[in-house]
Amino acid sequence: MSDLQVAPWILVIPVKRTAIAKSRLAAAYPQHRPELARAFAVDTTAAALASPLVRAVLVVTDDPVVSADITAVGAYAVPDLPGVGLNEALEHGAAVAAAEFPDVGVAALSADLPALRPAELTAALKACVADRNFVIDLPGTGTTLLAASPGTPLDPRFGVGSALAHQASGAVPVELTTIDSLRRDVDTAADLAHAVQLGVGPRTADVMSLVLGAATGTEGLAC
Ligand SMILES: Nc1nc2c(ncn2[C@@H]2O[C@H](COP(=O)(O)OP(=O)(O)OP(=O)(O)O)[C@@H](O)[C@H]2O)c(=O)[nH]1
Ligand SMILES: C=C(OP(=O)(O)O)C(=O)O
Repeated sequence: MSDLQVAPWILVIPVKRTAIAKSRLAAAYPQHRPELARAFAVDTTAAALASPLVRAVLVVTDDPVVSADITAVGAYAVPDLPGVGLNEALEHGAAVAAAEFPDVGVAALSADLPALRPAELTAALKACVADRNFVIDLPGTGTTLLAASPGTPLDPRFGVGSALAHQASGAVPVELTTIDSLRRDVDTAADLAHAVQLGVGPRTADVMSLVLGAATGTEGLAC
């Protein structure tokens, strides 16, 4: 394969331990919240790996079950650094990615994108032509993707109000209007309902079937 055919992006996906992740889903999904968090991460990872512009996906997580699941779909797992938070996890993943795959861009992708379509991720990555670009989430205040060209530090500023923080740091927003599946991060039950409308990946769909079964008393039955 010539260099020109090598996919130009490594994606770094951070996944919090699912025992404590997605706390804003706890009220609506008390029994299935950890499984949902895990399913979102696996569906996001699988969709990312299906983009022809993605050379590899590196998941930063301390969750052994997530590590096993994402390794099974073809991603690499890297443990979190102890005692630090999301942006430090991303810096760590970006450093591992840059050391392992020199000369490719590194992009951080949120793990809570269960409706992600590979074609929409591909379109967004194609539009990442500045040194640093980012994709604003559907609520308009957060970030779902932050991409840095080869040799440019990722400088992640995820957290509350991250869209403004990324813009203030010089990153350029991707202005495409056709990438809702990449912008639909799931924090709340209403977000999840919208993701289901868009069409979620198979792992999330399976958990949603269990949720529905539990609600109607048919969990575990064949029909
Ligand atoms: N590796 C790692 N990932 C993290 C950490 N904190 C958050 N994340 C991930 O970063 C992404 C965005 O975080 P949030 O949307 O706030 O997810 P969350 O913290 O599980 O959700 P809430 O409990 O509702 O705030 C998700 O993919 C999380 O799994 C961390 O300390 N380490
Ligand atoms: C951490 C973030 O996610 P959320 O707003 O979904 O918590 C972010 O958008 O930077």
